Amino acid sequence: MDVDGGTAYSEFVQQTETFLRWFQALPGATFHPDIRIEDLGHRNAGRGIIATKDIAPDTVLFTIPRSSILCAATSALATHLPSLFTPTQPQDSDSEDDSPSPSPSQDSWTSLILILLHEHLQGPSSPWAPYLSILPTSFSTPMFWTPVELTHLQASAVVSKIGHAAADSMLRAKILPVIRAHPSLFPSSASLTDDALLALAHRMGSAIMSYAFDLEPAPDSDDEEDADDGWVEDRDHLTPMGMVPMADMLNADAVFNAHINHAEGQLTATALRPIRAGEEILNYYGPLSNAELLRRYGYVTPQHARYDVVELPWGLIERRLRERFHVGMKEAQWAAVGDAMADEVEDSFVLEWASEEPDATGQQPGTPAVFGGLPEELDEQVRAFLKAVRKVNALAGEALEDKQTRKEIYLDSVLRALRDREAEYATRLEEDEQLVASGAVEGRQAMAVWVRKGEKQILRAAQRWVEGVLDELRRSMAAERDGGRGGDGPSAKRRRH
Ligand SMILES: C[S@@+](CC[C@H](N)C(=O)[O-])C[C@H]1O[C@@H](n2cnc3c(N)ncnc32)[C@H](O)[C@@H]1O
Repeated sequence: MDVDGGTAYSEFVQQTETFLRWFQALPGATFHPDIRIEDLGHRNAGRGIIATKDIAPDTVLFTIPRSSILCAATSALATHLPSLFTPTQPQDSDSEDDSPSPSPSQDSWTSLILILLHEHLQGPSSPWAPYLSILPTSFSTPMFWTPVELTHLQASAVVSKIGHAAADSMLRAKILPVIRAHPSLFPSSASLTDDALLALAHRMGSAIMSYAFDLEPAPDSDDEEDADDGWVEDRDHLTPMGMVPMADMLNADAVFNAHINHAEGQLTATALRPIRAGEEILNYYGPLSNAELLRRYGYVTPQHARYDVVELPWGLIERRLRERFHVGMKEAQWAAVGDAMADEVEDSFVLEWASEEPDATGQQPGTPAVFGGLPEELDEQVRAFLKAVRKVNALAGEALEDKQTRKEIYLDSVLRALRDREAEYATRLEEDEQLVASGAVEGRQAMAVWVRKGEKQILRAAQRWVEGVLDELRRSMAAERDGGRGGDGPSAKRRRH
């Protein structure tokens, strides 16, 4: 996030002070005297909260009364337009392209965008004005990157998940018609063009993406069992969301020292372990890959690399599998294989490190993340593919009767697909590692290098893993063949000893 790129430092400090005074004046709010909001712009981290003295575990760092959370339950917009805030079922994504109606139904996501727009356009008369003034006006999420900046992400699947066009059409369909139909609730909106309003709605949407919380029900509510933790995670658009002043001043990492607890009348931030003077107070956004952290929040950290993932498309594997049967398989038979599998095909498979979650004090296990194996679903899909091949082609089927042969074909094809996938990236892993180590890149390019480096590291580890299993398998197949020859020379097994 670029915190107010053009705002003078003194204005930045003044906004922080005004916000803190506003927060401390809220009935029921507390802010521990041994913490401070600080400008962390020097390391592109915006504002953050720092301990000014040593802090003991379980210390309450600050308390946010639920009445100060900006959400459908507190904003005046919901009383002006109650019909828009009646919970609706989520709509499938296709319906977002429907032509706009003057009163489109809202979900928790779009209703919070409308609430933020309503409050933002009230200017100083919004009860949340001092809080809104410290929200960012620009973001580092890839949604706002230039085409050249996006090329640095190379073959990362995150590029296809940015969704600018889908967000555009959703905002045009659900947000603009409401504003145009109720200009008095969105002061000065009448003087804004559709494009200007759209840009503002994007800004609010991005603020929600990186600042809003899923609001857990109060502990005594019936829904308590379903309560999820903290930050916006799922996007089913049913869980109520809200902007939680001060809780969202905390930066986050996969090694962290604070937690937000959702109690009945208030939310509290508490220390999970001793925090030393000068240390930053950090929250946790969950076991997110750096690609996902970048997509939602616009930053990456080395600690999140253990949660990196890479997608291996089925198309690459299938192509390599087909090569193993080029003799005797006609196009029509491949089509029959495709038909036989039609209902069960996954488009891609996620490869990840076998990595534990942080412990209850926010620390990572000492063990390094290792590659634990291929996903079971991939194994099943290849099995279904080979079964279909056996069904449509008797000749190929004969070769597939042997279980070890089937496994060899599976592993060999996956290995080649992994190499193909790695080759889709424009630079080699070693170059990226060198770029990171040398510090030769910065800003968005550096974040992109972290993302693609992490993905390639999994691809490499997966290749090493498959090579190991494949070597062992081939040795055992050779030993069996040699053994089967009835003792002409030493068996492969014996040769190894
Ligand atoms: C909830 S806000 C945290 C407060 C924010 N730094 C601010 O100035 O308002 C989340 C945003 O803070 C930034 N952020 C959070 N954790 C970070 C970290 N560990 N390193 C860099 N930036 C971080 C990202 O821009 C993210 O989108």
